[in-house]
Amino acid sequence: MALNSRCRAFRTCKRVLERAFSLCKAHSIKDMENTLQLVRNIIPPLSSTKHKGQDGRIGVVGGCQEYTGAPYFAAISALKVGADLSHVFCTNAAAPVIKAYSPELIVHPVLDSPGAAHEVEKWLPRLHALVVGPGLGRDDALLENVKGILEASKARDIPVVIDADGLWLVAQQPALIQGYRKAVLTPNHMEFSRLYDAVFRGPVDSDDRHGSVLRLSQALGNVTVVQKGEHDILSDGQQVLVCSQEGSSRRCGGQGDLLSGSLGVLVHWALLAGPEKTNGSSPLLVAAFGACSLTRQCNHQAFQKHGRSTTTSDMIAEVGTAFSKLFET
Ligand SMILES: NC(=O)C1=CN([C@@H]2O[C@H](COP(=O)(O)OP(=O)(O)OC[C@H]3O[C@@H](n4cnc5c(N)ncnc54)[C@H](O)[C@@H]3O)[C@@H](O)[C@H]2O)[C@@H](O)CC1
Ligand SMILES: Nc1ncnc2c1ncn2[C@@H]1O[C@H](COP(=O)(O)OP(=O)(O)OP(=O)(O)O)[C@@H](O)[C@H]1O
Ligand SMILES: [Mg+2]
Repeated sequence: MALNSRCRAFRTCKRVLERAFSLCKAHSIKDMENTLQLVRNIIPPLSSTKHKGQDGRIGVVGGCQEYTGAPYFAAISALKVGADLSHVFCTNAAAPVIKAYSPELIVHPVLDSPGAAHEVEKWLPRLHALVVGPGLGRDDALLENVKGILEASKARDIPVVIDADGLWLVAQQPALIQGYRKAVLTPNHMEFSRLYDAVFRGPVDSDDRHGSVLRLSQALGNVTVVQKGEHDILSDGQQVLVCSQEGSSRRCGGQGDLLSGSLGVLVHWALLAGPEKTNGSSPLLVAAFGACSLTRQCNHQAFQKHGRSTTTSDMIAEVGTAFSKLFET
């Protein structure tokens, strides 16, 4: 082929690719906007007739000697998103530290006591959702207690968001959440690989993230799975959603805790609203999309102000404005 016609062919090919890319982008932006509208539908209106607690009483199970930041980030995020009360169930050593971070949290130093599951169970009738795992650690005795808490939550039909070391526990014993439709798993890259390997006894196909998330959700009996990453991929075993809300390149620790804490509240709101408000989509999937968009938007806004020095506390300071921008416009 002569050089000129090769250049022409190259330009044509480039135009076709660019057009395909921009169509694909336009399509995904439209999908994102449609799903954001569903999130808006599940948000309960602020009203002077409601009593304290009606907009959400959330429990976070996590916090040990090493990790006190993670449960704090999750629990304070739940409050900032709009829950009325936020509890933390943590070990004895972690409790005074978490209390000192914030007078707004209710902190129970029960997780390493012999009757831990029973102590938490007493509170379950008063909670709308649990977030299990941020800063939990991997101590066997603690994980055994958390197993009891998960069993008790399932028996009461309480929705559970499982993150961080809660996912470590689920990777050891997938039967714990198998088929529990009110569970949402929020794995990061490593946690997803671990779960996938535990369930399928083989590595993830990194070229097929959508398929991997869909298959994992199906294999676990349609629990909702949120794989966090450059794009968040979400599935309930039937639908796959992608959240590409603009964030930033800053990857400080704690962003996932903001996501799981926010999701605790959104899950409660979504289940209260029901599938008629989510246009037939799973309420939990819509809630998860809301939490992903919000976390990424907080990250974006914080990064505009703080750049490389952005930390999760800066992101939490953005929750109010990010929420308004995404869901109250
Ligand atoms: N301030 C705190 O108290 C914090 C405590 N955290 C807690 O720390 C504990 C361990 O959590 P981890 O998230 O470290 O869990 P893991 O022990 O599973 O470690 C994940 C590892 O994978 C690496 N990783 C992450 N994304 C990756 C990618 N895309 N490709 C390759 N490697 C990747 C990370 O650098 C990390 O070392 C949990 O209890 C968690 O909640 C974290 O939530 C961060 C904040
Ligand atoms: N490469 C990326 N680009 C943009 N956003 C990302 C990227 N990776 C993760 N995120 C976003 O960061 C948030 C937290 O995801 P991440 O994978 O950091 O969780 P994590 O490792 O569990 O965090 P944590 O430190 O709290 O445990 C999610 O909202 C996700 O969408
Ligand atoms: Mg995490």
